[in-house]
Amino acid sequence: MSTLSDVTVAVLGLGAMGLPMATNLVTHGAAVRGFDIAQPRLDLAAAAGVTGCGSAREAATGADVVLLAVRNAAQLEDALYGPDGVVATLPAGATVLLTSTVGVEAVREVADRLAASGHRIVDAPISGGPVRAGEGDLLVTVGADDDAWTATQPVLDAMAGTLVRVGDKAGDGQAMKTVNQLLCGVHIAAAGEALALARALGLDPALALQALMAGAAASFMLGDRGQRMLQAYDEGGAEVKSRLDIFVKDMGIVTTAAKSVHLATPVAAAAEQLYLLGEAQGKEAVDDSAVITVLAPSIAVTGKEN
Ligand SMILES: NC(=O)c1ccc[n+]([C@@H]2O[C@H](COP(=O)([O-])OP(=O)(O)OC[C@H]3O[C@@H](n4cnc5c(N)ncnc54)[C@H](O)[C@@H]3O)[C@@H](O)[C@H]2O)c1
Repeated sequence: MSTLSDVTVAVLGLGAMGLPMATNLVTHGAAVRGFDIAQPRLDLAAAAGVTGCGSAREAATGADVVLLAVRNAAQLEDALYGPDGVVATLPAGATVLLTSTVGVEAVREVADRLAASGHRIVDAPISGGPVRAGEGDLLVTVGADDDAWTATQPVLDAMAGTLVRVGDKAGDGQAMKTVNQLLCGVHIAAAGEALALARALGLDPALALQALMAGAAASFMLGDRGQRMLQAYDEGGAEVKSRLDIFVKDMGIVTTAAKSVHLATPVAAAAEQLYLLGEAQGKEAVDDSAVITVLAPSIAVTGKEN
């Protein structure tokens, strides 16, 4: 397998990340077959040139690589081993390319089961958000043995602006992503606090954001989520680019991993509480920029679910 045009990719999960990743692979010349349990996501994928399928197993038929972009470990279990789970019909030698963030232990467990059924796995969590996913400009941190790495390299190259093989086994990519998410989760929470404070002090939040982005306080998350937090003030919420409960999941992965090695992560733990509060307020499916509304409840969020 040398070029992307030789590869058939099944994408399971056409959500905020899966859809732009699938679209980007089509643009790069891959044959892409997609499935999502939500029909509206399948319709969007078909409009983007992805061959829509009626089931996960149908999508995976004849695929060299099965790219999973489901949200969490429960969805991963369902996609691989549920009633329509693909492993039962996947030819031996096919490779599962897991882009979801599920944590080290969950991936190691799946890797053992896939090895027993004769399948390869590439642990390849992603970072960068939906826009960069559509541009093939993600950070992809990979844990994979040589065979699995080689089998998926054309796909990984098309997905990534930066591709880092951090280790040779499944779980290594998730360990790196856990560290990445500690920073992302804290940075979003800090951006929410800062912009809520700016407004409470009587500053124009848009002007404050512009000023902050020009100085030492700037971060990717302040720029990206900051704009969407302003929409919380002005428009009652932003389009969902990353559901709030994704950071409930991810900060849970971070703090659990830290506990397992007896490391205190007080800043991450504080940020985790903010996402948990948002979830408790019924904001689990709105954009994570809504954390600002947890801190400043006077801001109404109507919620725009994908
Ligand atoms: N959104 C982001 O900015 C972002 C960035 C980096 C990484 N991630 C990670 O990428 C993964 C996907 O995130 P997302 O934001 O796209 O989530 P999402 O909830 O938008 O998408 C998940 C999709 O999977 C579908 N699905 C669930 N079970 C399925 C099954 N059995 N078969 C087929 N489809 C199924 C859902 O209907 C949904 O459309 C998560 O693990 C997340 O942590 C997200």
